[in-house]
Amino acid sequence: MNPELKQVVGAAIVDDLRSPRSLLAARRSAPEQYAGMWEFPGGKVEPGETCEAALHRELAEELGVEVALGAEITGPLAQGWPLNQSAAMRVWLVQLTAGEPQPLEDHDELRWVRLDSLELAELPWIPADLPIVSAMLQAAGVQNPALQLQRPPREPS
Ligand SMILES: Nc1nc2c([nH]c(=O)n2[C@H]2C[C@H](O)[C@@H](COP(=O)(O)OP(=O)(O)OP(=O)(O)O)O2)c(=O)[nH]1
Repeated sequence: MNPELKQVVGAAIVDDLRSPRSLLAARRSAPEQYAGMWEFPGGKVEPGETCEAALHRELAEELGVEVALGAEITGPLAQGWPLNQSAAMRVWLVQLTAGEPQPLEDHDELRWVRLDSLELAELPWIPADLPIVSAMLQAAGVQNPALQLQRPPREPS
């Protein structure tokens, strides 16, 4: 684990862990750099806290919900998915167990989007989240051709 990297945790909240069809995407309201972009709800792990505990805490604070964690969507790092120079995020598939999600903190809109929809592909995601969205679809066994089209073409080898 790289102590230089801040640990962030995020939730891919789906309608049904056994057969996911929709995802709850969240639009950030701050900071300015990310405002208006869509993301996985979550946040930074606090000192002495496990990643799983941090995810439960963040979802209670930000959305007012209780959840059950499913499988982790593993990234290329022990700390999950690289976000920027100084942070990486571990992401879990998550299902709601209590509460109706509300944008209580950090977000100004929450939206259920179908995994196979053009809408999911066209949301202005935080760019670092796009590979996570792809991996989440793979984990759910869902194809979204529109999302593949959005990725930049590979350099010719
Ligand atoms: N929660 C979340 N953060 C993301 C995602 N993608 C991404 O690049 N980030 C970045 C934005 C922030 O720089 C950092 C997470 O910080 P945060 O602001 O959500 O953390 P927090 O709720 O603990 O807030 P604070 O302590 O800074 O007030 O990770 C994502 O999908 N979800």
